[in-house]
Amino acid sequence: MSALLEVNDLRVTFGPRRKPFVAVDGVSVTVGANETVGLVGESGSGKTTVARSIVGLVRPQAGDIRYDGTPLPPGTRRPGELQRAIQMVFQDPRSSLNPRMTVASIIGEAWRTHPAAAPSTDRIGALHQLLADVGLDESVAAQRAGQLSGGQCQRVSLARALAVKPRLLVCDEAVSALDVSVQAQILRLLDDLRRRHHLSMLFISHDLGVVHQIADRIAVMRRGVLVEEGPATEVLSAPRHEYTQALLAAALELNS
Ligand SMILES: Nc1ncnc2c1ncn2[C@@H]1O[C@H](COP(=O)(O)OP(=O)(O)OP(=O)(O)O)[C@@H](O)[C@H]1O
Repeated sequence: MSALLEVNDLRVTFGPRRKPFVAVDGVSVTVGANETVGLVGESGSGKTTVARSIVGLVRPQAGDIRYDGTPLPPGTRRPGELQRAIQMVFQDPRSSLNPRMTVASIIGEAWRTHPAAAPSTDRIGALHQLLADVGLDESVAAQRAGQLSGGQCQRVSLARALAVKPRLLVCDEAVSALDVSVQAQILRLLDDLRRRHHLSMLFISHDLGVVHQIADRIAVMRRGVLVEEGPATEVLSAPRHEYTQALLAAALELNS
C-alpha cells in the first residue's frame, strides 16, 4: 500500500543561484494513513522548509511530493481539493489567527475558501460540533480570537483546519508556544482528533520529548539532511546516529 504522503529526495535552496544556501538536501519521508510521523531536529535544520514545501508555500529545486500517489504541483497552484486535503497548523496560534475576527467568522472563512467542505444545512450546528470536537464551549463562537488564551487559540486553529475535512495535518511546532500543561492537553487532543477523524499527521518539533508523546515513527533532521528514521520506540530506545543520541540526552536532562 502506498503512503498517504511521500516526500522523495527533496532539495530546497535559498539565495543566489550561483551560491545557494541548501536548506533541505535530499530529504525523503513518508506518512501512512492514520499515522503520526514526528520530524525532529534543532532550530535551522530545515523542518519548516520541508513543511512549507508540502503545503506549497515553498518551491523545491528538486524532488517530488506525492499525495495519495499523485505528484503535487510545486507552489500554490494546486487544485482546491489538494489544498484542502493537507492543512497546516502553525507554531504561534495568536499570530496565525486574525485577533479581530470572531471564531464563527474564522470557521466561516475556511468554509468559503473550500465550499466543498462546507455544510449544506445547519451551519450553526456544524460550527458547534467543530468546537465540541476541539474541546471548546459553544459560547467561544462569538468571541474574537484576540480575547482567547494561547491554548484556546490553538484549539480554534485546529477547528479551522478540521472544518475543511483534511486527511493530513502538518503541525509545525504546534505546541511550542504553549505552557507545558497546555502542551500536554493539545497533544492529547491532536492524538484524539487523529483517531476520530482518521487523520495522518506530520508533527514537527525541535523537542524530542514532545515528539515522543505523539509519534508512531520519528525522522531526525540535521543541517538539511535526514540522519535517522524509524519506529518511535526504536529511535528513542536505541538511537543509531550520534546527533539523535545527543537530542535524546538533552531531552532526558530537561525532564530529570
Ligand atoms: N525564505 C528563506 N530565505 C532564506 N533562508 C531561509 C528561508 N527560509 C528558511 N531559510 C533558512 O533555511 C534554514 C532552515 O530553516 P527552517 O526554518 O526550515 O528550519 P527549522 O528546522 O524549521 O528551524 P526553526 O524551528 O528555527 O524554524 C535556516 O538556516 C533558515 O535561515
